[in-house]
Amino acid sequence: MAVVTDLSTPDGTPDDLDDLVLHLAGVGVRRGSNDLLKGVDWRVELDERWVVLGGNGAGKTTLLRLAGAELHPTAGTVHVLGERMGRVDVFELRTRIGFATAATGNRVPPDEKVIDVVVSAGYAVLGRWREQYDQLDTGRAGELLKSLGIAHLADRTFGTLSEGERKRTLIARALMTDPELLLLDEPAAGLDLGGREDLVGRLSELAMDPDAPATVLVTHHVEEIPPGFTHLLLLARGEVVAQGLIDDVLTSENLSAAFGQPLELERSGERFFARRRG
Ligand SMILES: Nc1ncnc2c1ncn2[C@@H]1O[C@H](COP(=O)(O)OP(=O)(O)OP(=O)(O)O)[C@@H](O)[C@H]1O
Repeated sequence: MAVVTDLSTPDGTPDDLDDLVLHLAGVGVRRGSNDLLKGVDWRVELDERWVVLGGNGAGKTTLLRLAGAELHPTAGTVHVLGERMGRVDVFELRTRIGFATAATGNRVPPDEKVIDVVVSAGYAVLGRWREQYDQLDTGRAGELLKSLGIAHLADRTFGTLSEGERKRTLIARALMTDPELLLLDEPAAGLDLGGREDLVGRLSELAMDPDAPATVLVTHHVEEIPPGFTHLLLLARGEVVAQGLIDDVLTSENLSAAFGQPLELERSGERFFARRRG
């Protein structure tokens, strides 16, 4: 018989929140008559690297925005880094989260230098303003650019970068503040095959680094799952289709259920590929 551990105290607060980076219980997000998310239960622990996979409109970005303390649920409870949404200063909380999205990229002035896009993350979130950045900060930003393979672009302006170079700059920026939680929204979208493979490799290195933060990566494609990621949450129409260890959850059946068509999943080493059956 399965043993079910109830982690909730009588007021509904999980008592082991210290070990949890994210805890969602019965979460829904409703806009008008649309359920963007419904009945989502999800726990992310410190050393876990999660992939959130689903088709267009499945609710992935909505889920990521909850995790990033950018959105409040309309039902259920969300704890981020041990803090309950609705009872915490979200501006303070967001300083502990690295969030790389296309939306962040759209807010970067095109004439800003790449190194400054990365360095300024620390100042933006801390609310400090200085004309000269510390050499220490510039050094760290340079190291991050190097680890993402774009050190040579440090002095270029953001507006002159290719899509892939922008994505990497934004990941470096998200890591600049040494976050406790890293959120990546479709980091490989818009990249060519070489760019995708290179990014998957770099995200894989990050995932395998024991000092890297807990990470949640949103994607549409199993091909973009970097080796080293441990868990998978499959979403369809705002509901969780399956979640757990990638090895258990990523199956042809679950994938077919999530995308609403018969799909065949193949595994080659640590990578995955999918195509329509028949
Ligand atoms: N403010 C809103 N009002 C009504 N519907 C909304 C609102 N915001 C988002 N939606 C809808 O909620 C659904 C989930 O959106 P979300 O952006 O989370 O999906 P997604 O899985 O990230 O999709 P994609 O992969 O296409 O980016 C979509 O159908 C979207 O049209």
